[in-house]
Amino acid sequence: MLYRLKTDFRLSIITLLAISAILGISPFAVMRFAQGNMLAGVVDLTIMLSITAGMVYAWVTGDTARSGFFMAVVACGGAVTVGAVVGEPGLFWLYPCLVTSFFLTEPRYAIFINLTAVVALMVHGVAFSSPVQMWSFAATAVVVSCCSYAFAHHNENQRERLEHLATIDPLTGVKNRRSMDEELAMAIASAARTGISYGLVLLDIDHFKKINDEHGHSVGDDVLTEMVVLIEQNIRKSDQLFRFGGEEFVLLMSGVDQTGLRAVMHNLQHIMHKFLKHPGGKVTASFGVALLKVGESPDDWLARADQALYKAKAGGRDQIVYADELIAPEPAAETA
Ligand SMILES: Nc1nc2c(ncn2[C@@H]2O[C@H](COP(=O)(O)OP(=O)(O)OP(=O)(O)O)[C@@H](O)[C@H]2O)c(=O)[nH]1
Repeated sequence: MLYRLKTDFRLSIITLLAISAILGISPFAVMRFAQGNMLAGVVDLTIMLSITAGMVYAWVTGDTARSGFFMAVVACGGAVTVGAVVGEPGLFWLYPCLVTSFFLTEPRYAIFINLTAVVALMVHGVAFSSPVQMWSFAATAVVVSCCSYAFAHHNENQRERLEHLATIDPLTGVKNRRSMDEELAMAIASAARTGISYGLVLLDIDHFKKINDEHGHSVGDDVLTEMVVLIEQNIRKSDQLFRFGGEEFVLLMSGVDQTGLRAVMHNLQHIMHKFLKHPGGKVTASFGVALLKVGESPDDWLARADQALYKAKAGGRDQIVYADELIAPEPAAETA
């Protein structure tokens, strides 16, 4: 639960808004029922229940886009209704709602919701004691909305930049191991749901240490980036390449069978033989290949590809080994 709050910003805002709304509105709801103002009490109760329902929906379905939009509408709509029912004190409720709209839903929706709420209150007019107060309210509501938009926009940009830094390998530009873990889990879920087959290739450059030692680290870096460009030019858009660590990469392919996988691997090896070079000569790589098995975990899948890669290295390098070929044949039945 804490992990979801930490990693999902919109879910945390939804939860914060719901808890604040319940804590902030419930004393007023009690007071209004106690004073016999049933309409205002029912409005408060409806807002609290709707916001709680929005939060529960977000937690259960993970669909924070829809519940965020719903909660922005409920919060601003609720504030307008309170303003219309109880008058001037209701105006104050709209300010926090104008701010949170930008964190709950997309900016274009938030602008529309905020503008509608402000105009609705002005048209209704009951909440204002004078035209000056009404226009002061309109001006301050616009200032608050503009500042909130700027802050939310800046915050979103920063979040996207951080997410990019956390998931991309800075040298080669491909996704890193952290992203790979998520994509493998998603591939397994998709295979179980749709029956699409997935192939995984563990690729390790041969004698890379020697390239670094003899020609320098920057030449080694160039080999890594050139290899990534070469591979990406020769795989499908739906295939994904990850840097597993050092000179080891993982290629995840969707919609491939044994025959297709062999054709792709043969082509990749051929392309690398032809085009991947360093100042001392050819650069080769070893490949361990495994098709996803039904019910397999990411770790088991990777482990099979790793065993195949180990065999490719042990067999002299510059080889492709398929995990299925590592399964020992059934011993022949003994004859009496
Ligand atoms: N230039 C460069 N070198 C790296 C990078 N990351 C890891 N390395 C180097 O990659 C080398 C990997 O060496 P080893 O694990 O011995 O593998 P190898 O020399 O390729 O040997 P085999 O895999 O057995 O063929 C190490 O020297 C690392 O320092 C990187 O980002 N850039």
